[in-house]
Amino acid sequence: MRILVTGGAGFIGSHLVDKLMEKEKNEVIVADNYFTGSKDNLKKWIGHPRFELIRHDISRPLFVEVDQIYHLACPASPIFYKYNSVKTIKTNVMGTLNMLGLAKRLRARILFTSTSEVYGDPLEHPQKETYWGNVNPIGVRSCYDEGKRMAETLMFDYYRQYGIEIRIARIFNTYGPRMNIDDGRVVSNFIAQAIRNEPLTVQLPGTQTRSFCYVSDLVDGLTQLMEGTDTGPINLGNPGEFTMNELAKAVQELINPKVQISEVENTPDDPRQRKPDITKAKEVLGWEPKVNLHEGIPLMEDDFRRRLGVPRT
Ligand SMILES: NC(=O)c1ccc[n+]([C@@H]2O[C@H](COP(=O)([O-])OP(=O)(O)OC[C@H]3O[C@@H](n4cnc5c(N)ncnc54)[C@H](O)[C@@H]3O)[C@@H](O)[C@H]2O)c1
Ligand SMILES: O=C(O)[C@H]1O[C@H](OP(=O)(O)OP(=O)(O)OC[C@H]2O[C@@H](n3ccc(=O)[nH]c3=O)[C@H](O)[C@@H]2O)[C@H](O)[C@@H](O)[C@@H]1O
Repeated sequence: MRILVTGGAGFIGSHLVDKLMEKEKNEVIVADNYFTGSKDNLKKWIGHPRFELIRHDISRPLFVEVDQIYHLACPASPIFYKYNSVKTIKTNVMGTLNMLGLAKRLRARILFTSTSEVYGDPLEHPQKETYWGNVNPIGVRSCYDEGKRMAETLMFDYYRQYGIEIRIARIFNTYGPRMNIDDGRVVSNFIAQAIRNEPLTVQLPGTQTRSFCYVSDLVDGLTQLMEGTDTGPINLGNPGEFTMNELAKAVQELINPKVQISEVENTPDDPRQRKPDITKAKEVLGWEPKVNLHEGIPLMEDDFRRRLGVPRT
């Protein structure tokens, strides 16, 4: 089985590559432009006979011969996806068109990593896959959430029109080792701040909620979805729901009881609550997360301490 992973040098992509490479029968090709990813995340595979790494921007066509495509390429942190919003749209729309064109030529199965952001600022709670969402089409987050919605549309049109085998995962906030230290997402921010003894920046009001999934659970869900028979969309996330105030307190308690918590301004259109309904993932894939937040934070802390050069005292 030859497998293409777009965005494989990123956080989730590199963990997925680790899992795919465990199988002797798999050959893995990664295509990445290194915007938010890094070769360092894949260093243990570089030079391996079953592994190839290509510097490539997926908003341009790619010609390779593969059996399966995991299509992850897209900046995921709000800071990075807003930085060049037009590029984010090109990556989601033209990039997904290119990958679907590739899947069509090869008759390859393609899995797309969509997001809980397709639900926008949800008016239904928790969110089921049947909910159509509450999304601002002209806001600063639209390049990402509307981009992902358009990519889902493209996936389903290629499925209906050309019979392409598609899989769509709607991923909810995932965290773990190898996140960029200055990625800007909340778990990586709080852990880096706690280790550096800088105040944890809770964006107001602090009562907004998220549900955090540990990366090994998520990667299991992605491979099970790819190998299963359901097109999706399927929510993949951990239903444990926390306010940002609660997350800050958990990080304080687990990593640095002396660190301060400060309140800072938020950014526009920040969803007020988010929690996946994972009934479908349980029924269709037999999947549910195993690692809870209090177990996952210390695992991520070890990796951040090593990279920041600050050992536990
Ligand atoms: N981490 C999460 O909580 C989360 C939640 C929902 C959805 N997702 C989705 O999962 C995927 C991976 O997210 P992540 O957290 O690993 O993010 P990440 O930023 O660490 O990884 C994204 C990777 O895509 C690459 N990339 C970006 N634009 C590209 C382009 N035009 N061409 C080629 N490569 C490109 C980046 O260099 C990086 O290696 C993304 O599609 C993201 O939208 C992630
Ligand atoms: O999981 C998802 O579906 C999507 O969610 C995230 O977007 P978001 O939830 O906004 O992620 P964060 O930037 O980590 O923010 C989460 C919450 O933490 C808050 N926050 C963020 C950073 C910080 O320092 N402090 C803080 O309180 C934000 O205001 C927000 O309410 C990811 O960034 C997207 O890649 C992903 O697609």
